Amino acid sequence: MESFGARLHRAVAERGPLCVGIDPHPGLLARWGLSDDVQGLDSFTRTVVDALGDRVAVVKPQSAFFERFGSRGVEILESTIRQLRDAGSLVLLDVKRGDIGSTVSAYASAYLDPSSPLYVDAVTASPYLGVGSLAPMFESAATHGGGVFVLALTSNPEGAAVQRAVAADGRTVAQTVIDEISQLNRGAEPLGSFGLVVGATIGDTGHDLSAVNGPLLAPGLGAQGGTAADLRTVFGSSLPSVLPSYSREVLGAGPDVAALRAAAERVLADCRRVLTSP
Ligand SMILES: O=c1ccn([C@@H]2O[C@H](COP(=O)(O)O)[C@@H](O)[C@H]2O)c(=O)[nH]1
Repeated sequence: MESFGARLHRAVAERGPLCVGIDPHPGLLARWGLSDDVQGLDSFTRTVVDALGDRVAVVKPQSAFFERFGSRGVEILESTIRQLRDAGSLVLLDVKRGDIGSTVSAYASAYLDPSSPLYVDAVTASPYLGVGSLAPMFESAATHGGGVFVLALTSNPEGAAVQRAVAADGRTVAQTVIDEISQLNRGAEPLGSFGLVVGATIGDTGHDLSAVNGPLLAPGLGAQGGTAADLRTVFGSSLPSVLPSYSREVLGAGPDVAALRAAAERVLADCRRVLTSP
């Protein structure tokens, strides 16, 4: 089984370093002329898949916007995952799960076991019950070629009070998360399967990402105010591992398929300029 890190490395080489989120906000549905119900959700997601599924390396459905419609929304999420996979993009489900280990096992079955209807290439996870509690997800990902992106330094301003608190050994909480994920990726080639989420909005925080050897998902670009130029400040010498992530900035160009593609191409070009220049 090829690892997620290897699959992501290839997808980025072929399609470029970009993740586009599917976040069907009620306001976006309205701007696209769609109803705020499951029909509107279905039409929105089909258009995004049609526009971007065959050209963007990673697509990141935001589970909350599907769950808010209950079981019929989750059904559309399942179908969206299948459509994205058929179109050839990697699917990262932004679901930010975390719990005690025995419950994390069930989340691992739900998202990282190929027999599940919600099986995806990778998920986001919250480490705030302890990174070790996520072990069942890490094990399942390793077994089935999946990936896990663990929250480290999130893009929202409220995150800093928790994530930058200093632990007993003098490291910040975020640095302990970064260090534990780095251990999981040691020796992996061409790239580890365990990623971190580090917001593009956080500035230079002095955290050491140099040993991560895994993907660094960077949300917060566009609608939250982060710019491609900010990536240099936040990531420094770790820029080659960054996977920039945009949702509303790209989705706002819809529903026209050509306009969605043009928006994705524009942000990819912006990011490439920063990620590839010395
Ligand atoms: O630190 C984080 C972690 C996750 N997110 C998620 O990314 C998208 C951002 O959407 P935009 O429209 O590009 O602002 C959204 O799904 C968040 O839940 C994040 O923003 N920051």
